[in-house]
Amino acid sequence: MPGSPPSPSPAAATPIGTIADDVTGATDVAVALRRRGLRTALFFGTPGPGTEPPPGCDALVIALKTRTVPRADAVARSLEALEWLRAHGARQIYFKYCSTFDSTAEGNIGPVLDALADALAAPLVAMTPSSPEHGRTQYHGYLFVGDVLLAESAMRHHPLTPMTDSYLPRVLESQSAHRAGVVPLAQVRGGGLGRRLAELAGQGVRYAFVDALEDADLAVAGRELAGAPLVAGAAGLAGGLAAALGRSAALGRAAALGRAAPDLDEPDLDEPDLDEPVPGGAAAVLAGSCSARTLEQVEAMIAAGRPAYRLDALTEQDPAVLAADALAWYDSLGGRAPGAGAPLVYSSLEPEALRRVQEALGGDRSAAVLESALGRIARGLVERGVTRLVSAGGETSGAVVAALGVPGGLIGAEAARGVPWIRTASGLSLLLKSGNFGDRDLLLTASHQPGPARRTGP
Ligand SMILES: Nc1ncnc2c1ncn2[C@@H]1O[C@H](COP(=O)(O)OP(=O)(O)OP(=O)(O)O)[C@@H](O)[C@H]1O
Ligand SMILES: O=C(O)[C@@H](O)C(=O)CO
Repeated sequence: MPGSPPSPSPAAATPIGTIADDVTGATDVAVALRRRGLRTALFFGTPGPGTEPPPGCDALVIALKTRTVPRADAVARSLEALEWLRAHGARQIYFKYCSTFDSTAEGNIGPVLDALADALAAPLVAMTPSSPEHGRTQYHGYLFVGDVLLAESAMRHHPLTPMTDSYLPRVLESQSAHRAGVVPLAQVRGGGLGRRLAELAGQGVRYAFVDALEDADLAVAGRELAGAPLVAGAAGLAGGLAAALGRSAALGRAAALGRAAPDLDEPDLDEPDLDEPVPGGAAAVLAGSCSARTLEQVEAMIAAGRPAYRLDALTEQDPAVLAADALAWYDSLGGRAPGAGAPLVYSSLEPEALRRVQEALGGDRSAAVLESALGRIARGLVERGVTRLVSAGGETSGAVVAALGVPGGLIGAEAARGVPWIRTASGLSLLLKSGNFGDRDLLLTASHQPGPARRTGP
């Protein structure tokens, strides 16, 4: 069970069970649900037998690491998560994928959706990666990142999931056994969403990409889809669904507790400490993301004079050696590095340098080496007394939480939009940052530590 349980609520069953295909995506969707007043618990991996969710949750989020694994593994792990969520009362399943539709040529969004839709006997699944708060919008089925098409954005250089087609139905059809269609914006805004979904279902289309440029469009979709067994997309549509459910869940809870109706912009989750600033303590930053925003954030750390150590997979491919060298460097800082603040260990590279590493070692191998090294480093840092860990990148963060053996946590305050602190039962504060999220200074501010780092280890 992640963290200390929230106090019981009258909601007997869990309305939304979310399966996220990576860890930072899970934190993004969890905070979108929580923001709308849903009491939300986050698990890293499907909980083992005998693990019960905290009582009174309105939403359960399972963070998987299935975005880039072989498709059969992605399907099997997603079905396992589905089974656990249904066994724990989830009435609606949300499959959270990336707002930039990150997938390899093999999938895995299509295969996982096919399996989930079959398991839930869902004839039509509505979805959208649109997440206006993160600058992602969908128009006529095309995905935009800021003001450019997906395939013209920095996503075309992604180390594991380069995105070179912006037309979502075509991308999904190339991964799925089923057809995909579009609900154009005019129908979303003109009251024709439900009609269009029925029309697509009648044509034998299984996946419907719903256009959305603003949160208001996602709210319309959320109301329409509130009863659907399976919905998919990024955090934006989850927020739309939660807005539809959140009011009744929060009002029901308040009534049962004899309280006044809550202000849903300031959800009363009976967890006041979660909104408090993150406790101090030794901090460290790990960055394995090569996304454009992370590169800027790494540069900001270095420019500010933070101690920084780069992992170089070209010179060393043994993760244990890479990690040992990085930890020896950390030890050499003596825990003080006066005025220098929390250190950074990173493997992030610009596209050209990244290409050279991938050509020399192979994309999958270099990623596996660096993820494993960063996981080991995270464990070593925690053994040395670090209690606040900032990790950039979804695959990277998946490796970090797996290495730490953290089962889950409670969603705390947001350091940036979609980037909440996670409080674990063992007293760690984790900030798992999606590659492209946060402003340029996020890694700096999140790891700010006013005094000398506390050291308890070697
Ligand atoms: N120097 C490098 N050479 C080769 N691969 C690298 C290098 N640095 C990082 N990688 C790999 O690139 C991948 C980056 O993916 P990750 O999910 O961590 O970041 P992201 O895609 O930017 O984040 P998000 O999924 O949250 O958007 C990881 O598998 C990482 O190990
Ligand atoms: O949707 C997003 O962009 C993020 O939550 C994410 O999935 C990053 O991996």
